[in-house]
Amino acid sequence: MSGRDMNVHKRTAAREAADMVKSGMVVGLGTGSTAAYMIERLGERVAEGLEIFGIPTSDDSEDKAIKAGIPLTDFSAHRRIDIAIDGADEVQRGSLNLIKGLGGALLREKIVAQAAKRFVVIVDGTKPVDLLGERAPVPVEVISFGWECTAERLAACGARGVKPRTDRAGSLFVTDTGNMILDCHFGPIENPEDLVGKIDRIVGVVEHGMFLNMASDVLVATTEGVERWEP
Ligand SMILES: O=C[C@H](O)[C@H](O)[C@H](O)COP(=O)(O)O
Repeated sequence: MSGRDMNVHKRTAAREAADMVKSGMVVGLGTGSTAAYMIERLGERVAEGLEIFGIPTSDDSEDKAIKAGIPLTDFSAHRRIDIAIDGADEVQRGSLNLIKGLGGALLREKIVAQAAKRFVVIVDGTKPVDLLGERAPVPVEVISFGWECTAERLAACGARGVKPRTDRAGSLFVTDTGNMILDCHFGPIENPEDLVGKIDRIVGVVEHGMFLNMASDVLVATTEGVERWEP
């Protein structure tokens, strides 16, 4: 599939999800190229009279939402989110478990998804997989102190490679919350619940990019149209 087609599909899924939003809702605004199309569409709808508040999952999405004219709020004013809409790096067919965080926003994304009554995931047809880890590494956000030890513990969970993420300049990538990301290459993951249990026990891990049993709807856009998957 060409990059252009992929972007058309991302945009189609994103706009369909944005059209699920109703006036009065608090909306979790995801991060990444697919979520950017959703923010753009919500901005258009706000200009047409839709009354919502958004809670962004990254500094980047906050900038995009402000530019799009979406009024923002935060958890000090709203503990619950009516609907969160976000992209994903992999979606497991059947379970709708996800890998997220290749853009580095997984921590805030997971907090927002957890607070949401409905968590809608928007992807193009390149994202579904039979097993998580088939293509994407599992991004793990860790505190920088002692990260080398944390990386060894992650490798002991079965990762074939654990690589500190770097930015374009080759410096260590720093998340919006000031942490590092270790990209853990597990290959196909047969038992994600078991792996999550092991990763969660490692001191130094802040959060990981496996989102298990969190999605309420997944919109998959392909040349055939948009399929809606539910768990
Ligand atoms: O940290 C980034 C997020 O989890 C993104 O939602 C994810 O990487 C998908 O991004 P994109 O829509 O650009 O493929």
